[in-house]
Amino acid sequence: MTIPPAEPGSGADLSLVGEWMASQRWFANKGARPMLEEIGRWELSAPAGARFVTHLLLDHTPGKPLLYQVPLSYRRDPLPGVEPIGRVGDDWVVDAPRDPGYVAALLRMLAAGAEVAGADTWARGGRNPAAVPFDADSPALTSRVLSGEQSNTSIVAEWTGTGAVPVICKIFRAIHHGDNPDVELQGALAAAGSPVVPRAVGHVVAEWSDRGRPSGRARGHLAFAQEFLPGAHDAWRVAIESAAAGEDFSARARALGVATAGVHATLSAALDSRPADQADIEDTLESMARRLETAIAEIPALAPHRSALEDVLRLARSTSWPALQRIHGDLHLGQVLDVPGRGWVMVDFEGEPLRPMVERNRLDNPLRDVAGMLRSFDYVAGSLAVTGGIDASEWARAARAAFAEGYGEASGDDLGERHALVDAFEADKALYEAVYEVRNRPEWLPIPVAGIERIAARVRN
Ligand SMILES: Nc1ncnc2c1ncn2[C@@H]1O[C@H](COP(=O)(O)OP(=O)(O)O)[C@@H](O)[C@H]1O
Ligand SMILES: O=P(O)(O)O[C@H]1O[C@H](CO)[C@@H](O[C@H]2O[C@H](CO)[C@@H](O)[C@H](O)[C@H]2O)[C@H](O)[C@H]1O
Repeated sequence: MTIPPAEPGSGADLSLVGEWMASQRWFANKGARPMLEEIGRWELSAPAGARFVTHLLLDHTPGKPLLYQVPLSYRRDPLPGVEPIGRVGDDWVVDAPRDPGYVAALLRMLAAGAEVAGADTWARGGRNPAAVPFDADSPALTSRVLSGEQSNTSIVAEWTGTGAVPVICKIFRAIHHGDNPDVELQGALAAAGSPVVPRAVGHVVAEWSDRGRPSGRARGHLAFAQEFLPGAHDAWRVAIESAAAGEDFSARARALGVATAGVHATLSAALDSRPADQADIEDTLESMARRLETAIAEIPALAPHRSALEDVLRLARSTSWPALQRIHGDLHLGQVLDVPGRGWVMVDFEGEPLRPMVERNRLDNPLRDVAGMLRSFDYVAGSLAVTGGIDASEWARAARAAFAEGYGEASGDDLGERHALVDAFEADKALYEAVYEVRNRPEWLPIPVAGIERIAARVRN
């Protein structure tokens, strides 16, 4: 099924959209006013009085150009209960994921594997043949956007009263050339029957013009849909409540270590894996050294730790390195769900959103994920200290030890023997977090900074 090309004259009002984008959580260049150029657009079929136009908007802010996917719904009448972005001519402009009509049109495209030709671009839906069935035309379909701090926009589609399995569709906001690891890795894990990820439903892929590429074209994923797990609790909240209540979290942390090792084993068997050679080791250490410099440039308070952190990297060089493979890439408690009757389930295999896509698609060191989760237990204690004056440091110590033990036993990889390498990945993650916090939640900056200080102090002694 092919949907006809977009009509001319459906370009975005860039000053209206720019002002709105600047206030969105997914807008990466915080504090800047976007300098937008529309480089592509297409339109999904819409009912009378509505138009659903997806704009690909390149933000030219110097030094940090980034391409965004901005689906907008243009409505002749206001949408009840939805705050509009503004008006263009006679139309109300709405963030399309909040418009149930757009959600139905998107799911229809995905289910049919339909291709939409647009201005200098095309987009195509893809459906996983083994996916849960859904009916995008059903009058029982309702949709909502998930709230919360997110790098992308996730829409939950439910078929009220029908017993149909609900679907969650993530609209990637910053888009890049190349396969999105969220689609590729969760797809591979789901296909291998892993109980640790939700079933994959489908995706949207698109091609657009890109002056920076030799072919002048780029192609990448724009959306990913999977089964929505109702009643799932965010592991971050579960851990915060446990720590605040002073409960013993060891068994749960251990199970998370076992689940992480299981994901690594499945990814290594289903996708590529190879031993790390000297060039890989030097590459990783160089990228860590670059991150150290970037973090110090943005957060000068870290400068006194430069030489200790360089020592951490030196010690990591002489440790034995595990085989490289595909990994989660940004594993923390906020990416884990506690699902009733099923246990820990992992989502968001997109890698660190601040890292270039080519790096996120490379084979990587599984200890990056281990370090991410260790940092996250530390964050639980850190956030309780920052927000509630609660000392949960002993909770974090025990959770970290139990997680490492579970991971070590299930993977057969003794983390104790690789502690210098784990330290290097933890320091690297904490530096990433420091940059992330200074840009997004400056009041939380002391949490990763304290982690960095602790690792630096360990090598000084
Ligand atoms: N399959 C799912 N079932 C239930 N909730 C989910 C599912 N996938 C994601 N979520 C919820 O949506 C949140 C955001 O999803 P995530 O993939 O982490 O998006 P982002 O890339 O924007 O951070 C998660 O923290 C989780 O609470
Ligand atoms: O939006 P994403 O889920 O892709 O991840 C980004 O945001 C996270 C914050 O929500 C950030 O994680 C940091 O804070 C968490 C608590 O909110 C903590 O559990 C993590 O350990 C800590 O790294 C993540 O780094 C960032 O990529």
